[in-house]
Amino acid sequence: MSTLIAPSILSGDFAHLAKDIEMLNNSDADRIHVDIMDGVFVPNMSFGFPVLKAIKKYASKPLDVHLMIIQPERYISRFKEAGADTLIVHLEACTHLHNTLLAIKKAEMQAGVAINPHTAINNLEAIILEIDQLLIMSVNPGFGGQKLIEPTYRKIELARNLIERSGAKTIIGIDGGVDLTNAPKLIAVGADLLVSGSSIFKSENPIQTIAQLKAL
Ligand SMILES: O=C(CO)[C@H](O)[C@H](O)COP(=O)(O)O
Ligand SMILES: [Co+2]
Repeated sequence: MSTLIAPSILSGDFAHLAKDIEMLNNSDADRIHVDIMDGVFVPNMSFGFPVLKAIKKYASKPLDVHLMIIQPERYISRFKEAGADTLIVHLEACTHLHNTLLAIKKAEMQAGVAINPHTAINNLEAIILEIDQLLIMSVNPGFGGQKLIEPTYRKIELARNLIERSGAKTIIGIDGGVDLTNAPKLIAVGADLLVSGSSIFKSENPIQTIAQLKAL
């Protein structure tokens, strides 16, 4: 299977979102990654339901909604209504992660779990079979445009090993600081999906950058 590419709209032009979504619709992107921040779980805010609904209206690709919010279980049905196809919650934000993942699936979305840089892969042993997308954060969440941290590569290897041992169907996504220089190594050690914001939107030709990532 070729690597899945999920550009992060966080690095788009919020005054012209329709234009950026149209560009992604016409690109090799497989999904659109949408970052929701509450100013509590992370020291930043992005946007909420009305903007997500507007993105859904224009997007022809599935939306992976990355929730950087506390107690995400409060809003599962609202995110479904607003257009999420995959709902990604942070392990660190969920007291009852198993329940939350079952509720996401019951709401007919794919269930994703994101883990912060400090969270070890062995925390996932008991839950991996319920995870459709494991999103390994390669930066501390909250902001685009940061540098990927090196321990990420080892975590991908450990996650790949856990998935194979357990027989899970989980895909491994990497989020933060992904670009054309580090993507080959991320793929080589086991990444299935790459999220990329600034390296795509700040490039001279975003469509071409997406195509180059997809071709790796
Ligand atoms: O979740 C995120 C930030 O918390 C973003 O998805 C991520 O940072 C993507 O942006 P970039 O590729 O610029 O790092
Ligand atoms: Co994200």
